[in-house]
This record gives sequence, C-alpha cells and structure tokens, in this order.
Amino acid sequence: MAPATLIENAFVLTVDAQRRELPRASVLIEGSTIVAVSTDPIEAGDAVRVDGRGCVLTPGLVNTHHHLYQWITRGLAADHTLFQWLTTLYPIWAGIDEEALHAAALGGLTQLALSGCTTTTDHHYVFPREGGDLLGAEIAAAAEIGLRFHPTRGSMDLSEKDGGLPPDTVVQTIDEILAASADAVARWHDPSRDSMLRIALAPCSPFSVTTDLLRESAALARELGVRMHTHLAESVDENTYCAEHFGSTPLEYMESVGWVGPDVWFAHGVEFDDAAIARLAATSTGVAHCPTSNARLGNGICRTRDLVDAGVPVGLGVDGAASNESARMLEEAHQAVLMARARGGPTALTTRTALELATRGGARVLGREDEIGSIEPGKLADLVLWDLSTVAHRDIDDPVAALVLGAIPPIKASWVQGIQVVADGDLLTIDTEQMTTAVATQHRRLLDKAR
Ligand SMILES: Nc1nc2[nH]c(O)nc2c(=O)[nH]1
Repeated sequence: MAPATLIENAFVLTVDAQRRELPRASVLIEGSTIVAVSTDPIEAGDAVRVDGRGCVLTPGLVNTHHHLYQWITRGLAADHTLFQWLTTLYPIWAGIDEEALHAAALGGLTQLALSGCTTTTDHHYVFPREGGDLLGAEIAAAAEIGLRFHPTRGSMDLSEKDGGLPPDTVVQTIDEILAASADAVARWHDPSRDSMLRIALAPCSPFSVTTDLLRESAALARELGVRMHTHLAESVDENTYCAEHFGSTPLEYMESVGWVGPDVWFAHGVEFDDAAIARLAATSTGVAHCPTSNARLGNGICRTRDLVDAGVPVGLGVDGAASNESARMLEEAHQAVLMARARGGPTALTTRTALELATRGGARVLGREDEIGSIEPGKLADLVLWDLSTVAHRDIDDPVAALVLGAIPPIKASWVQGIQVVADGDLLTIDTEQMTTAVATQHRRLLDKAR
C-alpha cells in the first residue's frame, strides 16, 4: 500500500456538491482514498508531506472519449471532412497491431497524464485480422503509466460493399465481435469500487455498423452489466446518412435499437436538436463533448449549455489524436468555454462549469460519480496539484480562470488511486525517452505498411 500523503497549503477546488473552494487547505490520502480535507491543520503522523503553496489542487480530470491508436497517425488528412478523413485513414489504420498500439497508447496516455487526466476511456474499434491482442496491448500500456482505464471493445461490421463507410479490411463479423466482446469483459472488467479497469462495448458509428450489431451489443452489454458507447450526431453527413438509410435522426435511430439509458454515452452530439436533448435528459444518456476535434474536423459546436441545462450527463473528451493532434485534457476545458461562448455568447459556459464537466461531469458519464470526480473524504485519491507560480499564471488571482483560460500549467504532482504518477512535470512510471523512440518507430512502420 502507498504511504499516507499530506498535501498542505494548496488552493483546493473540491468540485464537491457545494463546489467548495478552499484557499489554504490540506488533503490527507491514505491508501487509495482521500480521508480528510480541511482548512485546519490535519494530524498526519509520518505521512509524506507535499508543499502545495502556489498550487491549486483539483480532482483528476476524466477523459470520456479517445482513440489511443491514432497517436501514431497525427497530422494526416489535415483539411478534410469527417467522412473524407475517415476514408483516407482507414487503409492506414488497417495495419495496426499489438506493437503499434502499445507504443501509440503509451504516447497518448503520457499526453493525458501530463495534462491532468487521471481516468480515461478509449474507443478502440479497428481490429485487423493479423492485429493480435489489441485491447490487451493498450490495457498493458495504461497499467504501465498508472492511469485509471475504461477501454471499450469497439467494432465495425458494415463495410463499403454493404453500404457502410469502412473498407472490408477493417470490419469483422457480428459473431466474431460478440465473442470478442464477451471475452474482453470476462478477462478484464472489474466492477469493484476502486476498479482501475472497466470495459464497455462500443460499436463504432451508425455508418460503420449494422442494426443487428447495435441490437445484439446492447443486449450483451446489459446481460454482462457493462456500459455502452458510440459516436453519434457528429456531422451533417451522418444526419444525411441516417435520414437516407433509417428515415430518422441519429438519436431516433439509436433509441429504436435500445441505445439510450444511464448506461449509454455518446461521443460528439454536435447535431443534437431540441427533441434529442430532451430524450437524452429524460433517459440520463451521457454525452462526451469533444470541442477541439469537432472544430478540427469542421463539424460544428455542440450545444453544451442546453445539454447541461436539461440535466444531461456531460463530460469532456480529447477524441483521437488524428483529429486533435494536441490531445491534452485540460485544453478541452479551455476549448469548451471558447466554443460555447463563440456559439452562445459570453454567459454560455462559465470557467467553473467547464472544470465541473472535466471532473465530476466525466465521472458521472462513466458511472463513477460516487468514486471519483471531486475532492472529499471517502472518494478515491485521484488528484492533480497544478503549479500556478509560473509567470504565465501567478498574477491571475482567480485560480479557476488561471487553470481554464490560461496556458496549461506544469503539474507539480498527480496521484491515481493514491499512487503518485507525475512529479514536477514528468511521468514517474515510464521512461519517456524510450517511449518517444518507440512511437516514432511505430509511426514510420504503420505508414510504410500502408504504401
Ligand atoms: N472523430 C471521430 N469520429 C469518428 N467516427 C467514426 O466512425 N470513427 C471516428 C473517429 O475515429 N473519430
């Protein structure tokens, strides 16, 4: 068990139910859990002491949408629409294998950890025949880095020849997908309170999977007690596809196949209309808002204000690094504010709401609001101590403004499950130089394979 740790004299943004902000407070971690939060001195015996002066302590950020494999295909199809971008990249992604995914995941997870993320999901949906144990490779990477991980067993079964978007090389049969999904849950899913690893099922998008796969994946997920995730309402082209193929909007289609409820979350939701927002709220279906990716692909701006006002569970997501080359978690809070205000004016999203979406909002989307997402006794010790003493931050008096509107501050320390992962801006858990070399090698290898 990790030694007790006392973080002292930090500005603590609890993001708890009262949204308490404690200018000079201490937090005591014992084992995996926060045991005390106080503005009075905490008796901590021989706990390791961390000086939080000049720093702000937040809950660890929760990333609700990613495609880690894309770390090794950044910067391609830079000026394309979503459908053009996908059809350009599918043939390259068709070469992904265990080795490539392991390196890519280490790269993407490092970027997340160094931008304040302590829990991330991943939507892995490309399973080429010769790829090997792909989910196992990214699960190993997350364990090496030490992040709490919610990977999804993604899937595609509708290729171009059957009216879908992807080529034959990257789709599987329903039987293969369902067997692999059940196997992934049996091998890895840990439903316990302090779980570091939970699996969800995630057919890719309305234009890359069959209706049967959606129905059967939902039935299997509910039988196994795991969550469900997919891309939805991301672009106008997807609206057109759903209108032409199903005679409905994306959400009407998903609802018709059992895909709404508190165990479902959708990535993007740019195109949700008033009726969709009302249905999402009524069914407690979650949304992963990915502002940078939506802008990078020119898809538009999600109606965050309306989703939040309606009571929809909303978290933030960096999305894959092929559509968000930066893929830094705190940056999504910044972008969420900018995009909401570009769409809805200066009051459309406050900096504090953006911080909430990045923390307790994401925890709710992943069904972990009782365990992570705020700083309070009894919650798991997933914490980030941001150094606001730099020239970029120290004269911004409001720490939330400094964090959400300012440059991404260095991380003095972060903890996942009470174990320190980052110290003074560097990962403690892996050799980042070695990782950088492996990423470059795998990037080259994957592009060469596609030639
Ligand atoms: N932003 C993204 N949208 C997608 N839709 C789909 O089917 N795949 C993707 C993806 O990788 N990124």
